[in-house]
This record gives sequence, C-alpha cells and structure tokens, in this order.
Amino acid sequence: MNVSIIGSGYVGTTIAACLADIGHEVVNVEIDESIVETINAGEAPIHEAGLEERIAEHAGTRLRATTDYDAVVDTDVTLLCLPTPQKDDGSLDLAIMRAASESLGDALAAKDGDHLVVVKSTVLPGTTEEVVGPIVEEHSGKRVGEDLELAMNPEFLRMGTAVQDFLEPDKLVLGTTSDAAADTLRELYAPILENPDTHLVETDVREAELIKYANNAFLAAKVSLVNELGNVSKAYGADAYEVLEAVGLDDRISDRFLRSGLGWGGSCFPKDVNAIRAGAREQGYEPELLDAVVEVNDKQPRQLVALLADHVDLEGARIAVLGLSFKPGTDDIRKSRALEVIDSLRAHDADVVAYDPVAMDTVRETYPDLEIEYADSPAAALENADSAVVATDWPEFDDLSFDGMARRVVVDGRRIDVDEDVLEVYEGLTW
Ligand SMILES: NC(=O)C1=CN([C@@H]2O[C@H](COP(=O)(O)OP(=O)(O)OC[C@H]3O[C@@H](n4cnc5c(N)ncnc54)[C@H](O)[C@@H]3O)[C@@H](O)[C@H]2O)C=CC1
Ligand SMILES: O=C(O)[C@H]1O[C@H](OP(=O)(O)OP(=O)(O)OC[C@H]2O[C@@H](n3ccc(=O)[nH]c3=O)[C@H](O)[C@@H]2O)[C@H](O)[C@@H](O)[C@@H]1O
Repeated sequence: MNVSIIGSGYVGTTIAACLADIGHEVVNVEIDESIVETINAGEAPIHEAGLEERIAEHAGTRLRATTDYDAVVDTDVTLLCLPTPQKDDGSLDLAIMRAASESLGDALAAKDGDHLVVVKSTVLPGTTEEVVGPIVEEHSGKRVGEDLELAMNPEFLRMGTAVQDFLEPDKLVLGTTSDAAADTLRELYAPILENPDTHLVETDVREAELIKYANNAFLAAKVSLVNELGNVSKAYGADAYEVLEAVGLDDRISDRFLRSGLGWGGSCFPKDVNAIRAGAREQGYEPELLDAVVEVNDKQPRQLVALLADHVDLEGARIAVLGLSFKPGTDDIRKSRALEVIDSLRAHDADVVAYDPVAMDTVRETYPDLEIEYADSPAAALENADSAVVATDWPEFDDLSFDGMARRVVVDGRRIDVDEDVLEVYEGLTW
C-alpha cells in the first residue's frame, strides 16, 4: 500500500520506518528540513531502539521523506502524526492540526479517486469529524463518504520501546465511519494483526479518540496513586516497593506501572491528562480525581529535594543528578522530572553536576542558560559530590558503586537495582 505520513517526530518516524519494514511504500511529509535530510540519508532523527537500522535499510527504496505535501497525491492513505500540544491553560491546542489539514486538503485537490485520512495524533472527541474532516473537505473539494474517508486510529507506543510497541501492540483501535475505511486499515496493519496477542478493537471515531485519553489518564492516575501510597509507606517507615509488589500480584491490579518515585513526565501524560481535564470541564463535568492525579505528580520532585535537604545543607553543596531524560531509553526531556529537581536544587543554591547517557545535548540546546555542569560519565558526576539524586532509571546506573563521593548521601528517585552492599552505605536512601 502507498502511505503518506504527515509529521515525522517520535510517532511519525517510528511508524514510517515500521510500515516500510512490513512492506508498504512510505513517504514522510515533514516541515523540518533537517529531519527530512536525516531520514533520506538513511539515519534516524531520534534515539529509539531498532529505528536506525530500519531507516538505513529502507531509505531510498520503500521509505523517503519530503517537505512537499504534493507527495500525498500518489498515496492511498495519509496518517496524521502531528503534535497536539497544550495551551497555557492546559486545553488542547489544535493549531498545528488545522494548518496541516489545510495543506493536506490543498494537496489532495489534485488527486483523482478516493483517499483515506487517518488521525493518529491524540485528539479530543469530535476533532477528527468536526475539525480535520471539514478542513480537508473544504481545501480538497472532496466529500467525506464519497471520495474521502476519515478514521481515527490512536497510537499507544511508548518512547524508548517505540518500534517494538508499534510492531507488537496489545491492541489496535480502529475508529471508522465506513466499512471501506475499516477495510483499508485492516489491510495496512495485516502483518501486525496476525499476532494472536494483538486485540483488534473496531469502533466509532469518537470512542477511538476517547480510548486514547482514557488509557493515558488511567496509567497516569495509577502512577500517582502508587506515589501517594509510596509517600504514606515512607511516612510509616515501610518499604513501598515491597508493599506494592504484593499488591500487584492481584490480577485485577497487575504488576505493571507500580513504580513509585519522582512521578511521570514526558510529552504525553502531562498534556493528555490536562487536555481531558479541560475537555471534561468544557462538557460541564468537574474531573476532581484527575485534578488530584496532577497535584500528586507535581509534588514528587519537591518531596525528593525535601528528603535530600534533611541530610545535606543544600546551599553551596555539590549535587550529582543522574539522568535527565523523562525515562530511560530516550533522549526526550519534555516535562522530565529531572529538570524539576534541578530547578528546585538551583533555587536552594546547590551546585548541580548532571550526567545522562543520551540527553545531555538536548538539555544544553534547550536550556542554554541552565547553570549546571555536565559530566561525561556517572563516575565523573559523582566525584566529590556531597550527594546524588537518581532521576532516571537508566540500567547503567544499577552497577554504580557511588565511590568517589565526598559523602554518600544518595536519594534514589527511581529505585534502581543497586547492589545490597552499596545500599548499606547510603545515608539518604530511596523512595
Ligand atoms: N511520543 C509518543 O510517544 C506518542 C505520541 N502520541 C501522539 O502523537 C502525536 C505526535 O507526537 P510526537 O510524534 O511525539 O510529536 P513530535 O513533536 O515528536 O513530532 C511532530 C512532528 O510534526 C512536525 N510538524 C509540525 N507541523 C507540521 C506540519 N504542518 N506539517 C508537517 N509536519 C509538521 C514537527 O516538525 C515534528 O517533527 C501527538 O498527538 C502525541 O500526543 C501518541 C502516542 C505516543
Ligand atoms: O501517549 C503517549 O505518548 C504514550 O504515553 C506513555 O508512554 P511514554 O510517555 O513514552 O512513557 P511511559 O513508559 O508510559 O512513562 C511515562 C512516565 O511515567 C513514569 N513511570 C512509569 C511507570 C511507573 O511504574 N512509574 C513511573 O513513574 C516514567 O518514569 C515516565 O516519566 C504511554 O505508556 C503510552 O502507551 C502512550 O502511547
């Protein structure tokens, strides 16, 4: 099948490489020329396991990138993988979706025959049919239900494991308005649907849009609840991880997403929970539990710094921060809890020396005025430090001995897997 993908960020690039890998002809339409050049050179514009080799294999044959929307004319289906950020008040900002839908419609005006437009971006109910559809219709001259079909197919991949998650998902959700659209999507995903562990959910567009938010809100709420229970465990002097490991043995709860600590960050949970809160309010419903989910999450970095301050006078202290990305396996630092910890430490006049295996350049470029030192290894960051904070659970931190520190006060915000002997010398300890 000939597929065009609009937007080549984390989702668009991953999906493009994977769809090429399962045999489709794919073109990425992206406004950022450097991303286009990188993909066409056979390289990955983002850090994701399994991505680089797939792009290297297919670029120039089944995969290409361009800034020219006219490329959609030669394709059967277009997947919109565009950012859906939040406005200052937390509500969903559809400006990019609208602009791209106009460009897509303009380009589709030159296409004879049917076309399927699929929203993969995370959008509130109504967006696909009441915003994207009418704009594409107006600019292309095509009509939904005649020569234009619409679908909403939310994406559930996680950063760091994006390729594997896309190719082997728990579920595929197809929100469609016609049998033709559902048929095309089933054909697009045929090799993925062969996996007996992948559930196929066929539903309407509005439900598909909401399933995505409900999924993310549930997971974010689970982690906030786990953090609240972790804080209570700590207050009682009990080990939160032992408590929650036992709780997770209940099938109704499951052992996944039970890790307490610094809380959730990233490009999705924060904006999606805020969008569904704002959307619910707009519909006249007060989402009190979701408000609390965010409040608990916002508090965790400050709790960590308060715990550290119980052990170390932060003013002028040298504090090593291990990990900057919002989770391991990615260079993404959006809403990373590590940055909140650093801000709080800087507000206490601590000197921060940071290390991350892949995200240091992104922090340097994004926050050029951030007054911190960068170390080229965990050992260099720990050298002479008065304390250390583990902010991201990168596996390479598991083997650290924490030698070389001036004082071995370690606050582990992610419960890394350190050796028992090492744990014994901690002064600060873990969540
Ligand atoms: N990052 C993730 O793990 C997941 C993200 N999502 C959702 O998928 C959507 C995309 O997310 P990401 O890939 O993370 O975003 P991103 O910000 O990494 O990438 C979006 C890309 O779109 C490009 N772009 C912006 N305006 C454009 C235009 N008018 N025409 C063409 N390209 C344009 C940008 O230059 C950028 O490269 C969002 O709605 C997000 O919530 C869903 C599941 C997972
Ligand atoms: O909509 C999205 O973009 C994606 O959002 C999340 O994926 P992602 O943000 O990549 O990362 P997660 O693995 O979910 O972790 C999110 C945050 O929660 C934290 N977390 C996760 C699990 C846990 O037990 N404890 C915990 O603190 C992580 O450290 C991280 O900061 C969802 O897991 C994906 O299914 C979804 O597609």
